[in-house]
Amino acid sequence: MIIAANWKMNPDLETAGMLASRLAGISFGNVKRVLFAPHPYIIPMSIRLAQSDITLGGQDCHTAESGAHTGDVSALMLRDSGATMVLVGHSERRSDHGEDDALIMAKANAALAHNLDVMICVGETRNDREAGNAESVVLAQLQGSIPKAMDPARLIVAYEPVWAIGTGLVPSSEDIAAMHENISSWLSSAFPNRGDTHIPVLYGGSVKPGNAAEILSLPAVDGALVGGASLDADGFEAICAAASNVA
Ligand SMILES: O=C[C@H](O)COP(=O)(O)O
Repeated sequence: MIIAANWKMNPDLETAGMLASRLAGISFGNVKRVLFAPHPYIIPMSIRLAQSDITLGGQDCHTAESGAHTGDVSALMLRDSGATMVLVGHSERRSDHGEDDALIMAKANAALAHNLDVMICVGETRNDREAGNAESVVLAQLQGSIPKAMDPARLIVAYEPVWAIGTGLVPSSEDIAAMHENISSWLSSAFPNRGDTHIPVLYGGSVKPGNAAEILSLPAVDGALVGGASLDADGFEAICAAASNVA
């Protein structure tokens, strides 16, 4: 089980420090926790989390190692700042910044070149689902954004239906399980030589303490990518506890 907190563009630094200290002060043994912090917080959070078992990640990276890219952050910078993972292809990057699958694959390759693990997000829009295209859209995103030659041990996939993010809406358990099984099946075909390496597939989209146990107990769900609820220490701990009970 992996439970990842994506703070997005939140919170203020003082609150971030308090949240990180809470996270660092408790362990869930069989649950791997990840924190995707805003870029300016990577160094202070790496200090706060230094004695903990929490993996620190960036929320995005550029394709280049360095250069004239004002406002961007490279995978090398993230690595040098204490991150060991990066999130790429989040739907908010796809929609806010027009990122497409080819760019996301290039970012994943840049991350791998600097020894960062990569969590790649995929997910359909409401229109895609209503048109019956959810599966084909997600499989096309996997095909387009996951580097063919990547080490599967460095890959995590997060399935996040766009219409479930921050809305309080969640797909039915049957729909989540079906999509996760489709993704797992695609990954098995894409990485036929992965041996015993399991590629985790997380669910994201309005995961809360009240629905975490049900979602996390579904077949082929290996954890959760949590946005809003990760900004509340009690709520995030409750989700981690639910994961611990399932694991
Ligand atoms: O990265 C996290 C997801 O976008 C889910 O966000 P949410 O839990 O606020 O719906």
